[in-house]
Amino acid sequence: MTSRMVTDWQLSALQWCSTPEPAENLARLRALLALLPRHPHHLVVLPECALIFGGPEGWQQGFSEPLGQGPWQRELSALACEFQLYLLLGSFPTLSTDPARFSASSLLFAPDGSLLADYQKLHLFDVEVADSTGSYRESDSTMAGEKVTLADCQGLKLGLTICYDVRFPSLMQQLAAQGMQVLAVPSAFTRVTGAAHWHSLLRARAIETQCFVVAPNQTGVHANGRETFGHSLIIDPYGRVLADAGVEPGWISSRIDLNELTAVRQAMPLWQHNRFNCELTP
Ligand SMILES: O=C(O)CNC(=O)[C@H](CS)NC(=O)CCC(=O)C(=O)O
Repeated sequence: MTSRMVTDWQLSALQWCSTPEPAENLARLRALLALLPRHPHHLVVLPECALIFGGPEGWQQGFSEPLGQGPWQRELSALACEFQLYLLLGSFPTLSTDPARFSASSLLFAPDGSLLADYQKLHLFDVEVADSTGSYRESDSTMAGEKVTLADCQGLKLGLTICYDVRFPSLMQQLAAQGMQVLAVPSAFTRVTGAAHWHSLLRARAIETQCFVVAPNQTGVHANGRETFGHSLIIDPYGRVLADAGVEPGWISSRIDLNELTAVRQAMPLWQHNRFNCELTP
């Protein structure tokens, strides 16, 4: 029912340089949450691998939990309750059907602490980059997901993707076809590819789908020498950058009005004009 839909939301993205030790990252997370503006309808998004990043090869595997169970997921659920917000844990290793590899799961906790949605990263970063790491082979440790996932936070339709997924616009087009309003892209984008592509990719996805985009990124030099780009972003459905976190650890936050989606889409009805749609939004 349109009249009862919540349209006034606060969107936040947190950014820091995650370490291989979950307890350290949890402490940082708690400290940042305490600084955020308060809002009754607040969605907070954390970077990819926010709780465990930059360990030796295979480090994350040892922390894998069954989906919806385990001590680290309980900690996140408790924080969502304590701060009364929707908390999207960019990604966390969960058990997969392959005992040697985990799923990179994005986990959405509701203010009542329940696990509202989960998404397993579809596109894995097996890529050569001209940086000190050089060769990234995510599929050695991670099993790719199979499902496109749109979550519902009290009527706000949230598209779940992770990092490298941002390079595959067909995924966002599918999410848009399902009614997406806000696209989440929790990331650990490298410094080199970030400098070349990060802002352009995210603004393009916002402009094409006419959605808000919230994209928290890791920042700095991590324990294993990996360098990430920072510049967490919040973007509006016309492609304007509402907030850019720069490279320091911290947070960005924007109050958004979902009615803006209607205005942008009415003025420029891309969905109706598109000659390549296979299905129409209900
Ligand atoms: O492996 C881990 O520990 C956590 N996962 C990541 O850091 C992932 C896979 S290596 N990073 C990316 O997808 C970066 C994508 C990117 O930088 C680009 O698309 O340019």
